[in-house]
Amino acid sequence: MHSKEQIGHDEYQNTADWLMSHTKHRPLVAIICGSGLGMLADTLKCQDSFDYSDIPGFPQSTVQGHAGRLVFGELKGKSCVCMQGRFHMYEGHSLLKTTFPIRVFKLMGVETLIVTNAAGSLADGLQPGDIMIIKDHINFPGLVGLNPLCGPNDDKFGPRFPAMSGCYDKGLHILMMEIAKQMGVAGLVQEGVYAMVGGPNFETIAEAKLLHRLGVDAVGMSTAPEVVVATHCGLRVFGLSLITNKVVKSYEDSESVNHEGVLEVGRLRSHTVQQLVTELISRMEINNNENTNNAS
Ligand SMILES: O=P(O)(O)O[C@@H]1C[C@H](O)[C@@H](CO)O1
Ligand SMILES: Nc1nc2[nH]cnc2c(=O)[nH]1
Repeated sequence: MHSKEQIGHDEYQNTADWLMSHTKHRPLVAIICGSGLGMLADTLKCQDSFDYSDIPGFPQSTVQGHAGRLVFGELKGKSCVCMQGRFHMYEGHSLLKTTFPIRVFKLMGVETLIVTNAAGSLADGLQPGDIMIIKDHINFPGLVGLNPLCGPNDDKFGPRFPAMSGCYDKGLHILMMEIAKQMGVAGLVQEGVYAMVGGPNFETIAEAKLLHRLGVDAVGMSTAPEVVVATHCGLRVFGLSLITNKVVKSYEDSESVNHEGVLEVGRLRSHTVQQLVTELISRMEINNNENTNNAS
């Protein structure tokens, strides 16, 4: 049962201490790369990188397109840490394990989390290759109690009942819209609601119709638990979905989605996503003078 597992504060702290003693970087921004988007880390300068298998307490990545490496480095002079590979509930990790790195980042002094993912579109206006700024999410596992915050609350990280109404930062959303315009890719960038389902199977047609009727713009199998934990501990969050496929909503449609296709669209659009994220980090205000945190 997910809710019975507990991870003590000292376990997060041990991992944070190990990382801080193995790199001189003190990142203020963390980036999670979605399926096929691992090359976001390639732009980091002066890299220190660690295989997840070498980091005490870290889970292991098991999904193709998720390298399983934590990369520290500088982007336009700003210190960042990038997860080349995330953890999904469907891999068999508990939700606390899938979100383990977020609290470690908090303890290391990270202030802003950028999440990216690959997602299927339900909205008629979102085509494969489009990029969706996540304005909000529906956490389907969370709605039925599969939530990393279930179990005893660790008050050092945040309150028992955190609000989620403003979990995606509006300022970064507006900034990204401006950047997309200035880069001449505004036509590719839209905003919408992301829904997390458990996976690992893709949707049936009836499920796709249901999600569409509920107002979901894009569906995937990650992100929401990370954002919940990040918001709980006070991180500022920005999220992007790369639309890799249309979710099949009609019994007449003979198309079907597969993971290779998802990765392929990731490869095709990774450069644009990389440029957008780099520019966002370059232009976002961060507290460079004070690398303190109040979660220790
Ligand atoms: O890690 P993300 O959410 O980008 O991965 C998506 C959802 C599944 O893990 C996989 C399906 O192709 O891509
Ligand atoms: N659930 C789900 N996840 C995805 N990730 C990428 N495409 C999809 C999709 O169509 N459905």
